[in-house]
Amino acid sequence: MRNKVIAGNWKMNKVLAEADQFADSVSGNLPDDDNVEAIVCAPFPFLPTLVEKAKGSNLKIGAQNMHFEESGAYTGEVSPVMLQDLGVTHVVIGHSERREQFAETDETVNKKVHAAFNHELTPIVCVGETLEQREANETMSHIENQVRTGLKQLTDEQIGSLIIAYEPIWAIGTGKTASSSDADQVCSLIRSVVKDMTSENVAEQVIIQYGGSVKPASIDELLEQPDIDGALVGGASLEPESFLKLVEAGTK
Ligand SMILES: O=C[C@H](O)COP(=O)(O)O
Repeated sequence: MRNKVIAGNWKMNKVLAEADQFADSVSGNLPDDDNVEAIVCAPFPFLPTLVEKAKGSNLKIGAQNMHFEESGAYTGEVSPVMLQDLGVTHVVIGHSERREQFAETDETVNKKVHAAFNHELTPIVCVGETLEQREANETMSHIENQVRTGLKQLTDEQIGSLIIAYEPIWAIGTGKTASSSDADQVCSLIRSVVKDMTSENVAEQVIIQYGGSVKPASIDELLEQPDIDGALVGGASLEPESFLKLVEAGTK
C-alpha cells in the first residue's frame, strides 16, 4: 500500500511573517499517521525558517525549483547543494509554469532530477498536457514522452522513490479540475510507462499525484482513485486550515 502524499506549492506568494505563521499553525496540528506525508514547497527566502520550524513535526519542506549544477556562474540560481545544506527534503521539478515561462525542457528536467538524487532530495516531477494537446488526443503520447525523457537513465531504485505529479495545464489555477476518472486514467498510464521502464514492483511503489485546482471539497474523490496517491496543490495550500483539511483527506 502506497502512502498518500499531499504537497503544497505556494508558488510566488506570502512574505516571511506569513510563512512563519503558517508553520506555527500547521506543524503541531498535522495528523499523526505514518501513511500520509505533508510537504510545503515554498519560495527560497522562506526555506531556512520553515525547515527550522518544521523540526520535530511531520511537516516536510521542499523547494519549487533548482539549477542542475552544483555551483558556478549562474546569477540568480539556487543549487541542489544549497538546498541539501538547508535541510530541504523535496524539490518540484519541471512545473508547467517553469516549462512555459522559463524555457525548461524534458532534458533540463532530466538533468535536475539526476542532480536532486545526487543531493538526497526527492524530486516531485511535474508532467501535464495543454488544452490543445488534450483536444487533439495527444495527452497520452505527450505525457509518455515527458515521463520517458524526464526519468532517463535513473536507476529503478531512484524511480521507485520519486514523486510524479500529473498536472493538466488547463486545470491549474482555473477552478477546472479534471474529473477524477480522467485524472486516474492518465495517472494509470504514467504507472504503466514506469512499469515498462523498470518493473512491476517499481511501478507499484512510485507515488503519483494529481494537481490542478484541488480543493478540500474535491480531494476525497481524487484520492479514492486507484492510481492517484496524493495531490500537488497551489491555491488551496496557502491557508493553514485548508492545507490541514487536504492532509486530513489523506488519512481516510
Ligand atoms: O503546483 C500546483 C499546481 O500548479 C496546481 O495549482 P492550483 O491548485 O492553484 O490549481
